[in-house]
Amino acid sequence: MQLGVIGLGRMGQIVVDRTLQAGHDVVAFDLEPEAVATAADAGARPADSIADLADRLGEEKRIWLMVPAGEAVDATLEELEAHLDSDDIVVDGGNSYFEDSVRRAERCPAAYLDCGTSGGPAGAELGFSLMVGGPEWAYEEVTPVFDAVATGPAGHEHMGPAGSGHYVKMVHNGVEYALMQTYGEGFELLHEGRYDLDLENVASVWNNGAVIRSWLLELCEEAFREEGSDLGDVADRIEGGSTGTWTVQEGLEQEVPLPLIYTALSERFGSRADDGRFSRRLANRLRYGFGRHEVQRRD
Ligand SMILES: NC(=O)C1=CN([C@@H]2O[C@H](COP(=O)(O)OP(=O)(O)OC[C@H]3O[C@@H](n4cnc5c(N)ncnc54)[C@H](O)[C@@H]3O)[C@@H](O)[C@H]2O)C=CC1
Ligand SMILES: O=C(CO)[C@H](O)[C@H](O)COP(=O)(O)O
Repeated sequence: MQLGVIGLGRMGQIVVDRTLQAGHDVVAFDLEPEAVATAADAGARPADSIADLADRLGEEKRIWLMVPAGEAVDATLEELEAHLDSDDIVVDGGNSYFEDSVRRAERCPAAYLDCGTSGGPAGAELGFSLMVGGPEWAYEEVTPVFDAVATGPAGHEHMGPAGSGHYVKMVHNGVEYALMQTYGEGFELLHEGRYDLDLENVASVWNNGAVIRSWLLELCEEAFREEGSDLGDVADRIEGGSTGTWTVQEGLEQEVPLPLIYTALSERFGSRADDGRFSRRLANRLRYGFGRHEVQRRD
């Protein structure tokens, strides 16, 4: 089959490569000509605009968007709109907010699939895990591409109607935040605790048969191997946060308690204070206020 791919960054290039490797044709476009050239080197047909991509795809267009969530998706859809009809299919494989996907599905002239994509650029060798929402017929139609981009047929599933794919991916990311936080806490205790431990060894032995083995734990092992047990000069600052924020907001709306995910998200926000956490500084000063405990001052 023939697939148009728009957005050829870390994730989009993998969609291109895996689709080509499975024997399909790819037409590729990105705002960055260098990214288009890389896709062309891999065997894709380069397009120099969205209109050109649509022209090259001809009838029954199947188009995969892998651009940053938010405005870039709306801008791309706006440009695509005039070239689409109801036989066409658009897949949004990015981390879009599920309510945006519901809105886009209603407005898009083509069938619209919201596809949560997990695995990250580091998971490219195995293929991704894909959670797809939208019309069943469109999901079936794009299945050969999903087979190629995912780990195989078991690596993608149809979740339900519009929005459900990105909804499931949003929750997946909330779980990801909490798992990262809990591994972080455990390793922090081991690092600060009673024994002088090689944390790469700890992660390695846990990854071999322990209850808590996982891919994230393998990535902890890799991090300790590459940075050292004390994580070298890796900074105390965590970026990202949009998908975790949406998960927590949804928990509040549905009245489902998500204390671990909320805490993990809060830790991220807290890590970004340039001048130290105000709340910790105040607690430090209050201990003097009530207990005459020595105030810890900055150097
Ligand atoms: N990096 C990751 O671990 C994962 C990322 N995602 C999601 O996949 C999407 C893409 O992520 P990445 O590949 O990591 O980002 P990236 O920043 O590496 O690549 C985005 C690409 O889109 C292009 N682009 C931006 N606006 C465009 C437009 N209007 N038209 C055409 N091209 C445009 C950029 O030039 C860039 O090449 C995002 O929604 C992200 O949240 C999903 C799962 C994992
Ligand atoms: O979806 C992903 C992994 O599953 C992306 O890596 C995403 O960027 C992670 O979210 P955040 O940037 O908030 O950490």
